[in-house]
Amino acid sequence: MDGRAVAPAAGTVLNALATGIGSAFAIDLETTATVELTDGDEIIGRVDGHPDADTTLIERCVDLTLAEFAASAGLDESTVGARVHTESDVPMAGGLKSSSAAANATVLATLDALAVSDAVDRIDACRLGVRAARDAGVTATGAFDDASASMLGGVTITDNTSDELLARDEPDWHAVIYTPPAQAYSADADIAACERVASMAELVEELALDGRYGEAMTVNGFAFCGALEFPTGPMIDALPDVTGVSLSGTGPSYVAVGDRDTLADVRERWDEREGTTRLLQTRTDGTRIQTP
Ligand SMILES: Nc1ncnc2c1ncn2[C@@H]1O[C@H](COP(=O)(O)OP(=O)(O)OP(=O)(O)O)[C@@H](O)[C@H]1O
Ligand SMILES: O=C(O)C1=C[C@@H](O)[C@@H](O)[C@H](O)C1
Repeated sequence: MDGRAVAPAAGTVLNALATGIGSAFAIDLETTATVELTDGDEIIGRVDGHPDADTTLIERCVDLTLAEFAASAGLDESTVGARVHTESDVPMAGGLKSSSAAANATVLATLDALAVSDAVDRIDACRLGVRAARDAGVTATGAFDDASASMLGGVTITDNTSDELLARDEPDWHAVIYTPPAQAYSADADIAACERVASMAELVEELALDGRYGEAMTVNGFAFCGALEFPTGPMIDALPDVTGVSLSGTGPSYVAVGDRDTLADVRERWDEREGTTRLLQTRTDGTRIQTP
């Protein structure tokens, strides 16, 4: 039995590392996970194109999903193993929530392989991926903000201390992304420095809950560039034309939102910097099963 699912990446409105409250929105860059159930109890992961990548996260996602749902599929969990692999357009540790997309796609692909995906709420599937991310040590808060945006689409605002969804919305935006040639693993982020900008994060939370996502993002960007010691130059390149611009996640990528023509101009400015730029649609749908 095989299962396959596709999950979008996400950009940041509010980084949760300061207060535990976070907000993110889905973007049109995808990770696909394929899960093949096998006899025996071994779970073996592979990341296409990255033979040395850490596969703990996706293996743990399969493991937790089998533990929770194998019985309802009429299987004995102790005799089911799996091969899982991901293919992704999302740069790893780039600030674009590669880990959340990989976790969501893997949990849903496993549910698909078990033929029980219709019986499981998407938000509960998302919480399973967040548990796996905590177990795998790839996140500081669990990153339910990023994971819920990727699972449900649109913008989500969450409390990552209780994995509670506070709000969800579907603003009409495009996004432009700038990814410098570097990686920044969330697990290595300076949490103490982020906690020092908590009063700014509280302001960002208020703006976001008021639907003022663009201003929220921009305040977030200045606060977390400061805390995590990323340059603000890419934000200045985008202001004042865009609706909002921020460092995404724990960096190194930056994301700006607004109308497509304005973002195309910002992309030209960002193209002068070293790294990769992408002009993308935002996504109001989230993670989905991919039927062959
Ligand atoms: N395509 C993938 N397949 C399997 N595992 C992945 C994949 N992408 C990311 N991961 C896992 O997630 C880890 C990177 O997580 P990290 O949170 O640092 O990056 P990110 O999610 O891109 O960053 P941010 O949270 O700042 O957006 C990798 O070490 C790997 O374990
Ligand atoms: O590891 C984490 O808990 C997080 C990492 C970043 O993506 C943040 O943007 C997110 O809010 C939380």
